[in-house]
Amino acid sequence: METLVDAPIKVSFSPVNPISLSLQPIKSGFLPISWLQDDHESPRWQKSTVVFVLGGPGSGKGTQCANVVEHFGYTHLSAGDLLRAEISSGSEFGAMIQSMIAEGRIVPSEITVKLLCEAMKESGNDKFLIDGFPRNQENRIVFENVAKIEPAFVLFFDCPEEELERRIMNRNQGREDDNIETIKKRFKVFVESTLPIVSYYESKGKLRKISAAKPSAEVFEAVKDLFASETGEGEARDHLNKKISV
Ligand SMILES: Nc1ncnc2c1ncn2[C@@H]1O[C@H](COP(=O)(O)OP(=O)(O)OP(=O)(O)O)[C@@H](O)[C@H]1O
Ligand SMILES: Nc1ccn([C@@H]2O[C@H](COP(=O)(O)O)[C@@H](O)[C@H]2O)c(=O)n1
Repeated sequence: METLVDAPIKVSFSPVNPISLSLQPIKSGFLPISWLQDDHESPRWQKSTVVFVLGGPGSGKGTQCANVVEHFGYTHLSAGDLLRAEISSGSEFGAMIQSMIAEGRIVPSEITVKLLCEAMKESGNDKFLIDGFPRNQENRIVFENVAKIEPAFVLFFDCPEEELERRIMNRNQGREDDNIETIKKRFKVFVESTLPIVSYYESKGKLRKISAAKPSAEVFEAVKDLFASETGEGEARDHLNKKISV
């Protein structure tokens, strides 16, 4: 069976009730690559520009992505939001995703990558901010193998843990994982699984680090300068052109 990664990476998780959730195929190994891939050769969405947006929980990824969407016309895809929407949709994977998010654990990559690729395909845009992804090496490898897209660059919001904790505890959006116990677990996963990804992209010369321990407007000044220099465009030019042509 053709699988998602060249070198096997064990997908390990313990669903609450694997039988009723029909999760045996994932538990025992990998889903077949055909579960994720299109029949078509390199469709339009696979020629898109992708920027991965990483940072600790509460570092302001979602806040800054919203600013970039407004000023530069990207489509913002939050992996966490897509997973939460999957729970709400009543999907067969919903209960398993919910229990993993409540524990601050990383959902099997096949699920997250499928949600991301579907959202890219449906959006009609050709430039994406992918927020909170890749969270670990498995996320990265499965995305590379399925989407066959390398990020243009990786934006990393750097912020001390005490500030992250303060922001999350004040967020008040009713998220089940915004409690001190789960926050500690999310920090651990971030250090153990996501920081190695940050180092990986740094070694490839793709990392763009921005200090996020400043007021939001100041952080966006740095983000805006970065996007202007990376894309070679002035603020909003591309976005405005798109609006005019509609
Ligand atoms: N620069 C900032 N200074 C102070 N508060 C901020 C700043 N940026 C964002 N916030 C606030 O911190 C909280 C977390 O921000 P946000 O949701 O954007 O972070 P995130 O990185 O997307 O979080 P998560 O990874 O948990 O989804 C929000 O309440 C937001 O309003
Ligand atoms: N690539 C990802 C992204 C997120 N998750 C799970 O969702 C939780 C919330 O993510 P946010 O980015 O919205 O903070 C996260 O703690 C993970 O449980 C994931 O599994 N894979």
